[in-house]
Amino acid sequence: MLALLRPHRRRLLAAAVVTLAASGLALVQPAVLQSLVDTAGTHAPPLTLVGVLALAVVAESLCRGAAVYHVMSASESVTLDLRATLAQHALRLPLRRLETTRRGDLVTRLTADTSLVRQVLAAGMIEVASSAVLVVGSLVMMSLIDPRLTVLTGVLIALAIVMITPFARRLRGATGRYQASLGVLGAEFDSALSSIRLVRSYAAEDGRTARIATDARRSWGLGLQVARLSAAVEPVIGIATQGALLAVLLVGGIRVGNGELTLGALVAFLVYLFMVILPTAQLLGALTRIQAGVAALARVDELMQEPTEPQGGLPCAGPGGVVPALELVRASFEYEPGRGLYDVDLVVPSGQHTAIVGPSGSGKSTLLSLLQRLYEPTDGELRVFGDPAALLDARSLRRRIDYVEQNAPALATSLRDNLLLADPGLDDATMLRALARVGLAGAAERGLELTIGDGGIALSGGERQRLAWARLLLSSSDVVLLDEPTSNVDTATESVFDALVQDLLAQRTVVTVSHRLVAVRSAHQIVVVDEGRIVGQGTHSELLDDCPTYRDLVAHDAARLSAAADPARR
Ligand SMILES: Nc1ncnc2c1ncn2[C@@H]1O[C@H](COP(=O)(O)OP(=O)(O)OP(=O)(O)O)[C@@H](O)[C@H]1O
Repeated sequence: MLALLRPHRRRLLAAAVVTLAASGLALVQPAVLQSLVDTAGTHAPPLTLVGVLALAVVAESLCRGAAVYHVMSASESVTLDLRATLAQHALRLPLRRLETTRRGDLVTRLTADTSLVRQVLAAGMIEVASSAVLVVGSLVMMSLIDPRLTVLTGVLIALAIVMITPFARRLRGATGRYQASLGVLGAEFDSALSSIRLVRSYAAEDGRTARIATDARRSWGLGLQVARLSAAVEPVIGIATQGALLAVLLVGGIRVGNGELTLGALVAFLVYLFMVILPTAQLLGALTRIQAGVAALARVDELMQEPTEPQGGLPCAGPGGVVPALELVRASFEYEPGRGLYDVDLVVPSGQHTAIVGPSGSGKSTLLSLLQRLYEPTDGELRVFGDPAALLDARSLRRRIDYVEQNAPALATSLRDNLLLADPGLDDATMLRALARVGLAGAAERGLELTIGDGGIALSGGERQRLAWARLLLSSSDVVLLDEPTSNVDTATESVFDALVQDLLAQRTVVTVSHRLVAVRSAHQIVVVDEGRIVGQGTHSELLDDCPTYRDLVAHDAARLSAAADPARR
C-alpha cells in the first residue's frame, strides 16, 4: 500500500497540510467564542474578535475544500496506477493459470475491488486524518477548560470504540466474502454472454438465468451480512454520542450554577465536545469502510503476488546459419495425468514446411503451443534457432514466431488494431493491400476503423481466418505456426491460402496443423501425432510406407473427399 502511495506523496502532503490548517482553524473558534460570550454580559462584543471568528470560519471551509480535492485526486491517481499494474500483471500470468481461472473474477478484481480501495483512500484517509487531529486537539482544549468533564467524555468514547472493534473485524471478513461472490456472479454472466448463441439455440436462457440468480442471491445474502454488521455499529455510536452530550450538559450546567465554570467556558466546552463526537463518529464509520477496502485490497494483492511468466532473458537471435528454426528435445507437457504430450523429439528445419497431422484430440494444438512457448514443457526443452528457449526473453521469442490459433479469434476492436498487432508502424495503404490480397477488400472498403466483434460487426469464421492471414503477410516473423488455417473457408479460398504459404516459404519457416491431408502432401516433412506421442515423421511417401496411423488418416481423408464429390452419397 505504501509503495502505491509513494509516487503521489506531494499531493498527499499538500492534503495533510491543508487538513491540519483546517483543524487548527476549527480549534481556534470555540476559544474566541468563549471570550465573546464571557464579555457579552458586560461589554459590547469586540469587533476584532467577531472579525477573527468570521475569518477563521471562512478560512477553515476553504482549507477543507482544498483537502477534499487533493485527497480525491491523489486517490484517483493511486487507483489508476493500481488498475494499470493489475491489468499488466494479469495479462502476464502463465497461460495455464489464465485458462484455469474464471475471467469474470479477474474482471471484478480490476473494477469493483479497486473501486473499494479508491473509496477507502478518498473517504477514509481524509476522514481519518482530519478527524484524528480534531479529536486530539479538542480533547486538549477541553482538558484546559475542565479536566473532570473531559475524563467523563473520554471514558464514554473509549467504551464505544472497544464495543465497535469486534464488529469492524468481522466486517472485514464479510466484505471479503461479498467481493468474492461478486467475482463468481460476474464470471457466470460473462460465460452466458460469451456463449449466447449456444444458450439461445438450446433455449437455455432460463437455466442460465437461474444460475446467475442463484449467484446474485448468494451475493445478496453476503451483502445483508455486511449491512447487519454495519448496522450493529450505528446504535453504539448513537448511545455514546447522546450520552456524552447529556452528561456534559447535566454536569456542566450544575457547575455553571455553582459558579465553578463560566457560561462562555461551558459553551466552548460543548462546541469542542461536538468537535470530538462528530469526527469520532466519522472516524468509526471510516474505520468500517477501511475494513471493507482492506478486504478488497487483499483480493487485489493476492493476484499481484502470483508469479507472472518469467520476464527478461536474452533477445531471440533469429535465423542464422543452418540451425533448425525450432526444436523440441524429449519434451513433455501435461494438462492432467494422461492428458498432454509426451517425449516429443521434433526438429523444425528453417525455411521448410512442416505439417502436423493426427486424429482429433491427439495433441496437435498443444504441440504448437509448446513451439511458441505458450506452455513451458514440464520435461525436456524447446530450442529456438539453436538457443534454449528458457534463456530467451519470451516476448522477443514470440515476436519471431506468429501463431494463428484454431478459429483465428480476432480482437474486439477495429480492423486497424487487429492488423497493427503484426507491426505497430504499418501505414494504411500497406494494410489495405494485405486485406485485398486475402480477399477482404469488401471489409476494407468500410474503412480500417470498422469495429469487429463485441459491439461491432461480426466476422464469419472464414473472414476471421483471412484477417489472420493478412496479419501474417504484414508481420516480419521468421516462423509461422498455423492451426487448421483453412477450416472455415471454401475450396476456392483454400487455393488462395496454398499460394500464400508458398510465398511465406520464400522467407519463413511454416508449421501447419491440418486435417486436409491433400494440402500437406507436398510439405517437406509431415509429423504424425497420436494419443499425445509422435508416431511417425517423414515425407508423404515415406509415411505411407511406414506409418499405419498416417495410412488410416489418408484413407479417411480420401473417403471424405470422394463422398463430398459423389452427389449420390451425399
Ligand atoms: N486447456 C486444456 N485443459 C485440459 N486439457 C486440455 C486442454 N487443451 C487440450 N486438452 C486435452 O489435451 C489433449 C490434446 O488436445 P489438443 O487440443 O492438443 O488436440 P488436437 O490434436 O489439436 O485436437 P483437434 O484436432 O480436435 O483440434 C485432448 O485430450 C484435450 O482434451
